[in-house]
Amino acid sequence: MVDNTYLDKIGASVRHIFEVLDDGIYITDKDGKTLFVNSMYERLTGLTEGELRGKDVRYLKDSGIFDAVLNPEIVKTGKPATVVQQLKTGKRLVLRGFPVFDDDGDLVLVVTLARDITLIGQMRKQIAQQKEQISLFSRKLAHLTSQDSTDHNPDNMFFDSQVQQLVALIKRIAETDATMLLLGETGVGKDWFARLAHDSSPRRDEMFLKVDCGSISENLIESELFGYAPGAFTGATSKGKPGHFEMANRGTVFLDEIGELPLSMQAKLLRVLQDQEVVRVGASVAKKVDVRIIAATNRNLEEEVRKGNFRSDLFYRLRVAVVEIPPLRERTEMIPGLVEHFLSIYGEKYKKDIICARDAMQLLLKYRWPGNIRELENLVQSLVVTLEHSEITANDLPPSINSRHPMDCLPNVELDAKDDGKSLKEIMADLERRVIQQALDTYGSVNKASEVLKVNRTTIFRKMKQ
Ligand SMILES: Nc1ncnc2c1ncn2[C@@H]1O[C@H](COP(=O)(O)OP(=O)(O)OP(=O)(O)O)[C@@H](O)[C@H]1O
Repeated sequence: MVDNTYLDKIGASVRHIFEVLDDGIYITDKDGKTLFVNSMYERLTGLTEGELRGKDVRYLKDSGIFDAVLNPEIVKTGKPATVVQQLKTGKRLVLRGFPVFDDDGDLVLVVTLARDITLIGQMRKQIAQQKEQISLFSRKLAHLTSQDSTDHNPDNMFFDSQVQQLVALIKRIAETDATMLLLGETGVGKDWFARLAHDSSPRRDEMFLKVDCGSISENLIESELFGYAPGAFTGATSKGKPGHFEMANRGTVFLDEIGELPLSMQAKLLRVLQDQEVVRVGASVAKKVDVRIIAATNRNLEEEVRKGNFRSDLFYRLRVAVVEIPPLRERTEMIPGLVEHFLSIYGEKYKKDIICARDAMQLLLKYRWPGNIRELENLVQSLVVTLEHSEITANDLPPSINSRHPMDCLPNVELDAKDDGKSLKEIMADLERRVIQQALDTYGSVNKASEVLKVNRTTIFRKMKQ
């Protein structure tokens, strides 16, 4: 089978040993001439001994049959060497070559063991993909468990006719896949409405991912939203990381406080909206994503566009379906119902039966509620927890709400002074009337109001008639 004197010396029994080995064997002389390959090598490569015998490995490399050979290096160094060889068939072999010396110490043969690592490579790839999946799922799980389940339970919500109208509007928009923009002050319920929109949409079984654009630091926001490619920066994991848009693929991304998004990120977000594509930090290729975007802000975005803080093209892209949620002070009719609602929820939770007295309710109706429903809810909860008696009275309310002096409840002068065409005198007269009215409402009599405001009763009548 082999016509070489060295191999003749090896003898037939050794050649049989080569045939039972799991590795492919490839033997060349010191000049690179192929002397022998075993059957396993033939099976691994699809090349036969007949085709290879007598051929120089350098020639086989030059003619493209091999992409790497070990022989010349081993002959040069006299040391074992290893290389990965990619065959034309797509197979990958790891080659480990060893020099063989004669009794005089001269290198006479190079024996190379070949092992198929295609499968290992494929398995590694599968393991990496599965790891990625597991990490995605664990992040989804962490996200889901971090959501306060009681927060958005419809049973915890109070529905009056206005809330119901908003719910109906949100549900109508939710059925379409349109981008939604929720406008309203802090605590009016934007978060809840965003969740409702997702739960009422065809994407309801997929992920709903809330991103608070205002609370992520500027240097992290890009990689959080868009992910990063392997080795994109020092400290980046070798596998890279998907961003929120990839994680929520097929679901909804809720961008809360979108007005806080830095300008550079606004451009990338525009690409998501326009082309449904994200480019990870450090990557050159874009990835397709299928996400519905709901954005919310308590800022006046038009104003921000005018000031150059918000891209106008993004603004127009976002305002496909705009829902404005009014502040609590503009829907005071819902305050008594909300107070009852929260008294019942927290009364049950803390095993207390508490009601709200008329004087306290009057004050709650007049208060401006800068923190809106959240502020009202927190107040009721804290009263239920702390009160020793079973009725909330004016005295139980914090000074910001229960101001004893009407001047403490001055209406918002800045806002009122915008009334076009009014002189300062007229604005001041309005203000005076409102302060007096405040005193009359709070104390319930002209006598008491005149005492507190240190004016006589006739002044009060005169000012109110003006
Ligand atoms: N109709 C309602 N009935 C009962 N609770 C409500 C209602 N609307 C809102 N809330 C409650 O008010 C609180 C604030 O709501 P939410 O977080 O949705 O407001 P937000 O507008 O998103 O505020 P921010 O802008 O600060 O994020 C929550 O605890 C929510 O459950």
